Amino acid sequence: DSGSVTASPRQQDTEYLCPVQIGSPAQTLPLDFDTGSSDLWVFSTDTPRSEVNGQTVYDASSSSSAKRLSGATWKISYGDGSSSSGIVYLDTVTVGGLTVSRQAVEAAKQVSSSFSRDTSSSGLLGLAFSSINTVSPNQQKTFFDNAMPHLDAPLFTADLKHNADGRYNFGYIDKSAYTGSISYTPVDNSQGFWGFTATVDGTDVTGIADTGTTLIYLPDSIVTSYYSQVSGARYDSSNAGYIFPCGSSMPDFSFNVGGGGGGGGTVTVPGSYVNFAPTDQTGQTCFGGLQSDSSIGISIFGDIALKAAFVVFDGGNKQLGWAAK
Ligand SMILES: CSC[C@H](NC(=O)[C@H](Cc1ccccc1)NC(=O)N1CCOCC1)C(=O)N[C@@H](CC1CCCCC1)[C@@H](O)C(=O)OC(C)C
Repeated sequence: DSGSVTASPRQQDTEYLCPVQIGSPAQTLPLDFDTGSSDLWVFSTDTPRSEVNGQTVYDASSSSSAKRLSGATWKISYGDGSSSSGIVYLDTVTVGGLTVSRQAVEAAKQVSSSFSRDTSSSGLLGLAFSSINTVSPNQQKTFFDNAMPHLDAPLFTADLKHNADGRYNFGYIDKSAYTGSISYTPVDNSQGFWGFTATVDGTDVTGIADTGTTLIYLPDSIVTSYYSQVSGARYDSSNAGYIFPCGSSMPDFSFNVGGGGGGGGTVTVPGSYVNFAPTDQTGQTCFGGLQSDSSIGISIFGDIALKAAFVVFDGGNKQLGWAAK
């Protein structure tokens, strides 16, 4: 089996949403595919009306294939402090034509304010490792883990784009989606994430590939040295990040993956991607797409990096492949 689904950017590439079919008859919800977490959760008819702000909701009672997973609950919090919790159903889930018949669909009974405010997203589809799924007392598997045994190849690929629709494919590598060769590097999933090591200016950086994180968060030394090349760039505590004049021409940002004997491959993030967005309506000052990881505790190669590459999340061989495009 295989699947292929469009990933549409929202709010200047802040997040990417994909249509997911749940239940019978199908209810289509736009979900944020997140390789930084492992719960598939949705706004639902169980979510308080006061917390629903136009989002499409999942109604288990109108799905003939939905079955309550009795006694099961979930509760998750994310790196940005947002959180949600609720109950669990098993139902049929289809992504880009790829169907999993008994997928744990986690219905929200509570969502934090940032989810209520994000009117375009109906929830998340976690694509990290199932070891960090939050369902209790019996942990549940991710959509990818459930699908993997049926896939033509035990992998999925992320092809996110800047201000344009991209794509997630499951079970195959689309050779027309990238240029040159794919450089592979081993994945450390000990924390449940797609952990890997890249080299930036000769310095090894261990981080995670996270489609659910908007920006790139790396060690201070790398970030400081990058912005030292941009006149007027400075760390601004009120914005909690590096800002610079919006007219600045930003240097490209490159990192090497799989740098073993074969020299590996280089991913180059165009400087224009590092000019993430204006900090206010005047458009004078802009916020950087590369920020320090010092307040996070983990380095994250988020969407700013991922949209500069074609990325293979290889669950069978526990490796990450990166190619230019
Ligand atoms: C430093 S980690 C921060 C990361 N969140 C983010 O990157 C959020 C994503 C978002 C998009 C749209 C609306 C609301 C939130 N964006 C964000 O904090 N931004 C502030 C800086 O400007 C860019 C936007 C995060 O928490 N990622 C989550 C998934 C994310 C999906 C969207 C809803 C909120 C949760 C997950 O990948 C995660 O926790 O990863 C861990 C491993 C850090």
